[in-house]
Amino acid sequence: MVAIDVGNSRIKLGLFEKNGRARSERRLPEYLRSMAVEVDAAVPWHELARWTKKIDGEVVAVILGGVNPRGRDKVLDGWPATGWPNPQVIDNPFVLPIELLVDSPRTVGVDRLLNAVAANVIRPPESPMIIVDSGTATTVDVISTTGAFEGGAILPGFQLCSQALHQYTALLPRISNDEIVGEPPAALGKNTRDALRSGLFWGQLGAIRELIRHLRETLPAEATIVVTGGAGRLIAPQLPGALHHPYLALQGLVIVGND
Ligand SMILES: Nc1ncnc2c1ncn2[C@@H]1O[C@H](COP(=O)(O)OP(=O)(O)O)[C@@H](O)[C@H]1O
Ligand SMILES: CC(C)(COP(=O)(O)O)[C@@H](O)C(=O)NCCC(=O)O
Ligand SMILES: [K+]
Repeated sequence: MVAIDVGNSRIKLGLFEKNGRARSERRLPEYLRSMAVEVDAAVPWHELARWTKKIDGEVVAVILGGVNPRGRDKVLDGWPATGWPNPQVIDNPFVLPIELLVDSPRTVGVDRLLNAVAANVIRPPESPMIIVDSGTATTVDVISTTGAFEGGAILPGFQLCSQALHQYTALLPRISNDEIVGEPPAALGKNTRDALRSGLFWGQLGAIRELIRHLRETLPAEATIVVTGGAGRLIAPQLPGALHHPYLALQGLVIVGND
């Protein structure tokens, strides 16, 4: 089974074993292959076609979700190039195996809901969860002690902040993603680039920590934190005890596809 999640920055693709893992085992589906490509780049149809050979068999189902309709249509338009069955598009929140305790379920990003579907599989019994998804936007969402999606917070992600600072000022350079990887930057920047690195990193992390603190106050029991998204590997080490699953929404898609 192939799962595809089309975000606002990147298309994430994963190859999974169909019915690889029962949900009752409290383990997430494991991917055999995964990749992420920029949403404006060409879809790597050739590499995808090679996946079929790698598993020495047939791709039986493809499920596609996402919060970027234009990006999704680009994938659907080129679809015949895969030779795979037509994808099942997940865009209706009411088909998802999760209770939605929000004002308007149809307007919630399906990526946030798919994250929650996957997180529920590993949620300790009676424990709430907080999901941090650091993508184009960063979302910090709550799953209740009964497994319901409760909503959360949305803020700009790293790249968006960096781009906005550059675009809406005369003098600030653009800091690329590659300049924020590695060791956390010193808080005290001695030049413009280092000051931006500091503000981007500690500002993003500080916002996330503050949201977690406030959200925890609303919860009846200690929450498990799970981190996902493109910048998850930068955030997760800074949140003690947090789990890190880079492709949670893909795993959510596979859980839905296996249902
Ligand atoms: N090395 C990095 N440093 C900082 N941010 C990064 C890095 N790599 C990726 N990102 C962030 O991850 C985002 C892409 O993550 P992704 O989860 O694929 O987003 P989306 O689902 O919105 O397409 C980028 O917009 C950027 O904010
Ligand atoms: C908040 C998001 C932009 C995050 O998308 P991403 O950063 O993963 O591309 C997306 O979930 C979205 O468009 N949501 C719609 C509004 C809502 O969730 O309430
Ligand atoms: K996100």
